[in-house]
Amino acid sequence: MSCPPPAAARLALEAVTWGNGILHPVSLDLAPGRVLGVLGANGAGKSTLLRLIYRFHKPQAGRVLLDGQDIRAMPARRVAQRVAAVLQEQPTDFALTVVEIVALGRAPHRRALAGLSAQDLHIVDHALERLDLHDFAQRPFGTLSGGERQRVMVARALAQEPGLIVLDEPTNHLDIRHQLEVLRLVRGLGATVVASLHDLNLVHGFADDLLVLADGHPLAFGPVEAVLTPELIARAFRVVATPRASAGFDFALPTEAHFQATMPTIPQREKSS
Ligand SMILES: Nc1ncnc2c1ncn2[C@@H]1O[C@H](COP(=O)(O)OP(=O)(O)OP(=O)(O)O)[C@@H](O)[C@H]1O
Repeated sequence: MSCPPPAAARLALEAVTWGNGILHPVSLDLAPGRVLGVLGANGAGKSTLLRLIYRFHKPQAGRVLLDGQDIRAMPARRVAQRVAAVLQEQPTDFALTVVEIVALGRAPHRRALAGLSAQDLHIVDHALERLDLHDFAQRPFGTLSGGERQRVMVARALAQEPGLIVLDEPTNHLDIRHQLEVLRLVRGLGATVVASLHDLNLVHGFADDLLVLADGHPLAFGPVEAVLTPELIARAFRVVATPRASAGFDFALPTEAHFQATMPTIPQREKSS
């Protein structure tokens, strides 16, 4: 039995803002199946934007549209059927086994108090297999390493069969092989993806589009090759980025003279009242 891929969702942000200047208006339209990387320095607003997309935060202004519908007007259960989130915060119920955590991904699709169907069990099993977690299935979640836990959270999102998957730093805790594997797996799901990432050299081959935030402002949105330039990296991260001969960049801190001469200023976030 193979799992049919979920219907990918269309995601649109219409001038969405949050928190009295923490996130300034962001607008974008993501076609079904596109993979968006969200970049920005610490505190730039990436997690805040992601929280708006998975309906945790209510926008101060603007709208988040899922397949053309305002997610705030959709029942929470319907959103949970369509949107999965893999977050930096992980479940604290460390006594649950890996298979029990992954099975939680089926909750939005089950009737209240109904047990897991044969189809649910198959989907959970498939998710464990794709994340190479079969050997861990009966282990309590709390006994896993950080990287193993992260793979469990991705497996839970897979079991949810979402049309949109939102990932907040999904490569956190993962060794380089698992980073590459998880990104390839997520990209291959067929779902629309929004993922915040810190490693600029991982976006090539993973993301189709990039949104770059700086101090709560959207600096750029568009295809990776068009957006990820040394100039943009300097503005967003205040580092010197030197393109490598093959692909990607080397990074260095600017000297004071270089900084004064070339580093553009970005608007400072207005303080919340
Ligand atoms: N609930 C909140 N109340 C007050 N300030 C907040 C709240 N949530 C986020 N912030 C602030 O908003 C800014 C953006 O936070 P956010 O977590 O979105 O950044 P980020 O880009 O995800 O950062 P990082 O890369 O460090 O995870 C930060 O300065 C943060 O302290």
